[in-house]
Amino acid sequence: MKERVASLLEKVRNENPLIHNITNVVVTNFTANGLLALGASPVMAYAHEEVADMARIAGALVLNMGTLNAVEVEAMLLAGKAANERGVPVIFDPVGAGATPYRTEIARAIAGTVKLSAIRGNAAEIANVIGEAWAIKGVDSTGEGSVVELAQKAAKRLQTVVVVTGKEDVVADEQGVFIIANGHPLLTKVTGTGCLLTSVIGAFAAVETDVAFAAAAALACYGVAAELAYEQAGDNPGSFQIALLDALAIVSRVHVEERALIEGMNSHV
Ligand SMILES: Nc1ncnc2c1ncn2[C@@H]1O[C@H](COP(=O)(O)OP(=O)(O)O)[C@@H](O)[C@H]1O
Ligand SMILES: Cc1ncsc1CCOP(=O)(O)O
Ligand SMILES: [Mg+2]
Repeated sequence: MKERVASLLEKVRNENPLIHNITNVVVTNFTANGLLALGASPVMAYAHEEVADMARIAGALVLNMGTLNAVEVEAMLLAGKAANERGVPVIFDPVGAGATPYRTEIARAIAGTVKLSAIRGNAAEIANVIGEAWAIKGVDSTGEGSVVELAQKAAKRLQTVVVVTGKEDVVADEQGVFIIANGHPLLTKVTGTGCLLTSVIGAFAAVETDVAFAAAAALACYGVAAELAYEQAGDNPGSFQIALLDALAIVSRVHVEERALIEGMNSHV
């Protein structure tokens, strides 16, 4: 499994997929730099006049509702429709779903309208999209519960690959589950690390049709990069943010094969 993960990382770098992001104002620059460091090609495009054209030529479309407004939501729906028509994978990050009724309503509307290849959020966001109670404070998950059960339930309900992140990350679809235990707690002290991760999943999904495996591989590579970044930066959030970009550029087959903590269950063995 680790060899397959490492090969997919190399495939991302070799193919340099174009990733169309409609994302939030907090993380835009960090997301573009993270994708570039990894070896993908980011573009941010929001105008209603061009989003469909951009989505059609992308390797993946990433929809992130972190600082949503009505104009941007319409852009996401237009881009999502075009991506669906062309078979371009769409990855959705329902940032802050559950924090306000508007966010919850829009997250459910996007998940119900656009055919998603995957949805990625923290436990509270995913729970709130499917109408389960789970505490959220702004964009951060504060509740507790079984993340594997939540991911499986959401995969069934939403009929897509579900990625729930936290201390351990879970990927679920109707075929089974992956659990990935890489990463570092400092990721929670830098804003945008979840959003960048969603775009990194987009980069992996652009070059691999098995979206559950693509997501699991992205999580493992990202988590290993975070571990390398911590070794470089120590407990300094500012330095860690920069070190994470550097680590995304250098994380290699050898790092992945030595460090990836990825486990597959059911048919994902
Ligand atoms: N306690 C933790 N220990 C290690 N890694 C973590 C921890 N919490 C979150 N992460 C990692 O941080 C990244 C962002 O996840 P998360 O914080 O759940 O998303 P978001 O920022 O959208 O709330 C993921 O790579 C996840 O694995
Ligand atoms: C702080 C904040 N507020 C709206 S979007 C955003 C960024 C959230 O980023 P992440 O979910 O990756 O922590
Ligand atoms: Mg988030």
